Amino acid sequence: MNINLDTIPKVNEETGTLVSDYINTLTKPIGSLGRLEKLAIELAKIKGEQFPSVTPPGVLVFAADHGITDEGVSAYPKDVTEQMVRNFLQGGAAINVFSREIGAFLEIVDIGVAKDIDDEQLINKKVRYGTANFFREDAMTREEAEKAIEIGYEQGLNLIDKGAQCLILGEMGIGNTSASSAILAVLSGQDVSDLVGIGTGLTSEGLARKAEIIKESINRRNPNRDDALDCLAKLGGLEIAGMTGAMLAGASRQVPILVDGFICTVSALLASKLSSNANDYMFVMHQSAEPGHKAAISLLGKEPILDLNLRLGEGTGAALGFPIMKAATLMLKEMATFESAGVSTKGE
Ligand SMILES: O=C(O)c1ccc[n+]([C@@H]2O[C@H](COP(=O)([O-])O)[C@@H](O)[C@H]2O)c1
Ligand SMILES: Cc1cc2nc[nH]c2cc1C
Repeated sequence: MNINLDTIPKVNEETGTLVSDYINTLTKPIGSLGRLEKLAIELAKIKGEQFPSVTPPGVLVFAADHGITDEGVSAYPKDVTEQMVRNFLQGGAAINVFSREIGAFLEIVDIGVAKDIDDEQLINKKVRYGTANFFREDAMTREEAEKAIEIGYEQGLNLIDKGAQCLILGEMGIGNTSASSAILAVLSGQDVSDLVGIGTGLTSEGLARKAEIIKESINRRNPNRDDALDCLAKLGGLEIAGMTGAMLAGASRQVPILVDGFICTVSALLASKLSSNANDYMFVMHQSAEPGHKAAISLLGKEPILDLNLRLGEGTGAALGFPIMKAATLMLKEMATFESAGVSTKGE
């Protein structure tokens, strides 16, 4: 792969200690801003700055199709991937609304949609017209998986060069909860039945069938759990790989990575497998309703920030959590200290 993973630095522990001490001088009882204080310390460690900033945020949505939809594993038809990309470009999807609200740059990347979409706002980086059906054959070649990661990396760097101070990753791909559940089952060693969920809204019969298809596919593909690229190539998908690459770009530039739901967290697991240092740059912004998300988050070693019962994707949960990250940075930058405000630190 054409990415030098050795350039991803460790986070700055010294800045963390400095900021932790500084937070205790701010005009509030020690520890009273709870998790917000921990987030501020983590952001400072990532950026190596006492007063880190996360504005403006950049949102990158990767879209791609999945051949596994031929097995009837989604409640919606495959065509919805392309139709939703058009909706993103017209500004009408949930991620458009939330991106506008938080003042984010929003970019949409076609990394493998099954149809051509001619629109100058769309970043056309199609690796192939959707993955192959991994029940019958490998989703893609190892070279294609590598290429998709490299594209994600390049798009992540581009958005950072345009000024994004944090990266919100999102995806659109009918069928991608099947690919994600399969990858997670392999990486975690857990039973597929404990991880699969309804995705876009399968019936209980549909869900049982999805679990069987995924189990059998894993047996047939037999991916190597110690080889992230092998898992990606055999099970898919292109947008999962794209998000992994963008996360590696964020970490290489000391930019915080705001992880969205189930699919995005699986990308984060793959990025962490490729670079253990990258893990420290990630925040899981919400707990998705997809049941496997809990296992994915715990394997990543994180705690989700919001729990709103979302199961949309697109980066929506991460965008909704962004104001909390911003508040953590403003707490550092704008709160008075006991000394500057003339407030007593001890009662009588
Ligand atoms: O982000 C999540 O946790 C999430 C959970 C369930 C579904 N989704 C979205 O729904 C699509 C995948 O669902 P499915 O049922 O087609 O596999 C894909 O476009 C995702 O963005 C997303
Ligand atoms: C309509 C629709 C919008 C989505 N956004 C992300 N995944 C989605 C799946 C569907 C079906």
